[in-house]
Amino acid sequence: MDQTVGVDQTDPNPATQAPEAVPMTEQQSADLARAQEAGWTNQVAFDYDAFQSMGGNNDNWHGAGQVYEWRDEYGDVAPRVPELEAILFGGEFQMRRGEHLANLELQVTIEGAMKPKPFREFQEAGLHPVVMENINLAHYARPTPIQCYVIPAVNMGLDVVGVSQTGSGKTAAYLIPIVSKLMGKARRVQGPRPDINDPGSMVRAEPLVVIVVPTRELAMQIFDEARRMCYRSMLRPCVAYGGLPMRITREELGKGCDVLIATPGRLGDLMDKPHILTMSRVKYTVIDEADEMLHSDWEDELRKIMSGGDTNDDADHTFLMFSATFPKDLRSMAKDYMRDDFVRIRIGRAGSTHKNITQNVIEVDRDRKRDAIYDLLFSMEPGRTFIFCNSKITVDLLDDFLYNRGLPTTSIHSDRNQREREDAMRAFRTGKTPILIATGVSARGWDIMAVRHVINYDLPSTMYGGITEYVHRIGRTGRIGHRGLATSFYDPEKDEGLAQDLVNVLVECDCDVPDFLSHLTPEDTKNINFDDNSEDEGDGGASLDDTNGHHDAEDTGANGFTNGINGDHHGADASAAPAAEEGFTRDAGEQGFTPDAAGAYSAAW
Ligand SMILES: Nc1ncnc2c1ncn2[C@@H]1O[C@H](COP(=O)(O)OP(=O)(O)OP(=O)(O)O)[C@@H](O)[C@H]1O
Repeated sequence: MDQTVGVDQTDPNPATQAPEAVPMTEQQSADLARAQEAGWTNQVAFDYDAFQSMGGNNDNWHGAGQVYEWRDEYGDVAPRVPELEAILFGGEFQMRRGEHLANLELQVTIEGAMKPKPFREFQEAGLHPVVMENINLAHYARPTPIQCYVIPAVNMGLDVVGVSQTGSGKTAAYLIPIVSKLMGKARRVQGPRPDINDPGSMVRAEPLVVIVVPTRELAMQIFDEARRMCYRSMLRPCVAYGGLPMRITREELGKGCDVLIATPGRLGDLMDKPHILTMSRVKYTVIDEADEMLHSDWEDELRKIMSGGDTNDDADHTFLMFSATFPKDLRSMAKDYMRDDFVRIRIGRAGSTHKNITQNVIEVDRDRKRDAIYDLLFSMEPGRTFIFCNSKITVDLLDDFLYNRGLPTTSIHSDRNQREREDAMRAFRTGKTPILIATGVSARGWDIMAVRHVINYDLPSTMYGGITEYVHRIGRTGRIGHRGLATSFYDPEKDEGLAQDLVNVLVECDCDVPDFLSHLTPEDTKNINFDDNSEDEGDGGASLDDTNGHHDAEDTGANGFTNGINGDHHGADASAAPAAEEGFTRDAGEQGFTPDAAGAYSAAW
């Protein structure tokens, strides 16, 4: 790829300094001038040869990121480390909540024999004081709705399936209570550490928590949240993902590991090396972006992680699964692995998005897309922009095209080596290259501050995940109370299959339906029939997903969790319902969670 235009000479990274600048054509100079006049930043040139040849320098690998290192002489209160604090809680890493939290969907559906008692403030949750301090450092003033329910559920020792919209704080929902519970007994349960008198010594990793995620970038991001929540504690987080040199993984694990975040492939490899890792002491297994894990040919690895190898099979092993969507396969996996009394917590309709994202759909023929996106990027104020394509080749071609027209782009997909992926992510996160072009899967779950605009250059057809994928993609903007914009190019020749689902989501979020799709607007816009892949739940699990959109009150509100639980050998039995419902209603009222007219529950921030 020719990316030598506009080299940023101040960049210290050898891989992002072009070898030799090729003279620009007149057209290129004019394009570059236009982009800069419009306010786009300087371009950063990526020299992929340099990327290929660079070895592993520990400082540059995200997986070797600094964590708080506990020392035995600390006693009960560990000192603060201002430099590390600045890295973990300041600047580029830390998103702050936005002004528009009230627009997030807050209807809550809880199912299970035992209902967690929700709380409204972190102070009420009985958290370890060090975790409370870390929450304050992270500026989490109040828990998000999913956190209000998941934290008490974990405190009760329940297995949990948590479904809530993109950018609603699911990661902290499980990390906070797990870390807090373990901190109380860290001195007793902490894994082995190297001998400080023998500088080269390494230990076998014996994690207490394993968090499995589908992509490398997501693993790094969750590692960052774990570094924050484990700050000033005895618990040492580590991350292991494909592409990170095994030497570095080995070194980091060898320093001791209590919380391990991993992609399934790398975790499977490590499980085959019992001198490096044992899963025999794991107390919490978390599967994040669980629906994507099921789609992605990882079934064997997942089964091995859940109950294979030397995985701790004891009853004290808690399983948690999270996603913004909750398809049928995932439900059956939950039933296979979770305890009978697992609790299902859903905020809003599974697979829904929210009103903080303005969604536009524009009809664009395939051969006009490149010009259309170029014009679109100039039609608004420059800002961090995520562009999604369906194939790697389209990502490469579009990156090339926009870069050569003077725009500060970078790109990511699964054929890039890890060095390239980490650098692209860092460049986008820091705003150095504010336009990132990606395939959908590679950007799953990314949480990046101030993403103003998501563009679906290609809409995800059914082959590429359909409406579920669409919801995940646009969820890269409008996170945690911020507003965002999503623009999708609709190709009339290819996207017809998605049209009805797309219109339903637009209507649900009060977004404009374009004229060319208006004939698909449902007659009863308050009662849209979402196809949520739930029809085969013969044993009644269908109540996990409402088939009536917002009107899940009819399914779940009247008695809390009606059809679906009876006779389900893993779920609560019918007799558990009244008691649980009663408790939940009372608790909910006490805590300020009030049933609406139909009996479903709403949580206010
Ligand atoms: N209580 C809180 N108050 C303010 N910000 C929070 C709170 N909890 C989490 N956050 C921030 O919200 C952002 C989104 O959180 P997170 O990535 O966990 O969302 P998510 O629900 O997992 O999204 P997705 O489904 O897209 O992966 C993060 O930047 C996180 O630091």
